[in-house]
Amino acid sequence: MKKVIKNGTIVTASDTFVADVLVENGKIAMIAKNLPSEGMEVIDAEGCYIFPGGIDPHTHLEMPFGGTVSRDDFETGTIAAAFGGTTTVIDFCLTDKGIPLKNSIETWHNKSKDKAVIDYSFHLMIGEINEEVMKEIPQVIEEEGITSFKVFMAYKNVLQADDETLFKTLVMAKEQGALVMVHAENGDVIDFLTKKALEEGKTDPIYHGLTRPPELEGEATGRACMMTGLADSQLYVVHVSCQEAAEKIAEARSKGYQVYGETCPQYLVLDQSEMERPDFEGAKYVWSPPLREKKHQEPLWNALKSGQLQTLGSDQCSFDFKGQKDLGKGDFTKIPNGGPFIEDRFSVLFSEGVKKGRITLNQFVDIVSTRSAKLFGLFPEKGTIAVGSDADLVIFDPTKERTISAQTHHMAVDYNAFEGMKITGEPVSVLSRGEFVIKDKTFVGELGKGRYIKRKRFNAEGQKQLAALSK
Ligand SMILES: NC(=O)NCCC(=O)O
Ligand SMILES: [Zn+2]
Ligand SMILES: [Zn+2]
Repeated sequence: MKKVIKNGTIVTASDTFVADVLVENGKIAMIAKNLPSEGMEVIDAEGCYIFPGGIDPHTHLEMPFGGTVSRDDFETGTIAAAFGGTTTVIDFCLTDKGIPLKNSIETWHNKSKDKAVIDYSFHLMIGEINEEVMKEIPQVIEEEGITSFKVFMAYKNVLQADDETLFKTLVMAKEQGALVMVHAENGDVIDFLTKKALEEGKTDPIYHGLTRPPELEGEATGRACMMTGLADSQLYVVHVSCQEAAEKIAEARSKGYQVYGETCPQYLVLDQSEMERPDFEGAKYVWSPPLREKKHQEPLWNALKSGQLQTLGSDQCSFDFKGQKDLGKGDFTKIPNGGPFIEDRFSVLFSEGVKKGRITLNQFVDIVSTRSAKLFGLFPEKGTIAVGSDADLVIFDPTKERTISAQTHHMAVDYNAFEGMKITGEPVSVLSRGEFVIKDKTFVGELGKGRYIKRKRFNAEGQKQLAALSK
C-alpha cells in the first residue's frame, strides 16, 4: 500500500521545507505540497521533522574481543539502532591471517542475515597483504560490494597491522577505488606503557586511559595521513577522540590530501573522569581510544562544525558490566574494550548539537547520515530525501524531553554510558525502505527484513561524471 507522510518538515543536508512525501514500493515516489492521499496510508507528521534515516558507519555487532563477544548482535543491535533513528549500519568484518577473506565475510553474513531489521553492509579488516589477499580483494569489491578496508594501528599482537601493510592497503585502495579506514593509535608505545603500568601495580580502569595518551593518537593519525599523501590515496580515520588527531586531519586536508574523519558521541559529551568511578564502575567507560580530558570536546565540535571531521559513528561494541567488563578486575588490560552507543548516537547529536546551537539542522543531517552515504558508496539511494531514494525515513519530535537510561533503552547490554543525561528530541516512527520498523515508538519490524547492501566504489559517482566529461 502506498503511504503519504503529511504536514512534516523535511530536512536534508542542504534544505529545510514543508512538503508531503509519497512512498511507493520502498522508494520515495514524490515530494510536493498537498499530495492526494485517497486509498493510501496517511501518516501525520505535524510538528515533526522528517529526516533521512541515520547511517551508522561504525559498529561491532557480535564481535569477538578479549575472550568474549560483544553483547548486542544484529538482532538487538539493529532494533536499538532503529529505535534511535538509524536505518543503515556498516559493521566491521574481522579477518584472520592465513584465512581466506571470503570465509570471514561468510561468518559475518551468518551472524546478520536472519537477524537484521534494518539494512546493513560490511567494512573488511585487512591484517596482512600478500598475494592471496591481493587476488581476493577485486572479488570482494565486485561480488560483495565491500569498498572500504580497515587497518588497525593498535591492539598489538591481536589486531594491529604494521606500517607496510597500511601503506600497501592504501596503494591497493587507490588502484581499486576503495576507502581505507584506520584505528589510529600507536600500538607499540601503548604496549610498552600498559606493561609498565601493570608492573607498577597500576591496575584500575583509569590506567587504560592514562596509558593511551592523546599524543599517541595524534602521532598515528599523522603517520596514516602522511602515507595517504605519499600513496595519493584516500583515508577515513575512525573514532577521532582528541584535538591532536583532529589537527592532523585538518593539516592533511589543507595539503589537499583526501583524508576524512569520524568522531563519536561519547567523545563529544563524556570525559576521562568517568574511568575513575569507584567500585570498578570505571570499566563501563573503557574503550579505545579512551575518553579524554574535557578540553578536547570543543575542538571536536568545532571540527564537525567546520567540516574537518565529517561523520559521527557510534563505535557500538557493547559488553555487560556484570560478566564481561569484570573480566578486567585487577588488570585493566583485560577489560573488553567498547561501549553501547548505537541507540543514542542520533539523538545525542541532535540534542547536544542542534538544540545547543553548535551545529545547524542541515549539518546534523549531513553528519548523521548524508556524508556517510557519500563516503561509503550508498548515496543517493540512502542518505537523503529525494525522489528515487530509498524510503528510509525518521519522523522526529524535536520537542520531546527525556532522560537516557538502561531501564528504557533497547540494547541488550546492562548499562547505558549516557545514563541520566537529559536530552531533547526523539524519533517517533522509523521507516526502512517504506516499511515501518518503529511505529509510534513501538517496534513493528521483522527479523531478517534488513537487506545486505553492496556498496559502490569510493567516489564512484564523481569518477563517472569525470569520465563522461572527458569523452
Ligand atoms: N573501540 C573499542 O574500544 N572497541 C571496538 C574496537 C575498536 O573500534 O577499536
Ligand atoms: Zn577502533
Ligand atoms: Zn570500532
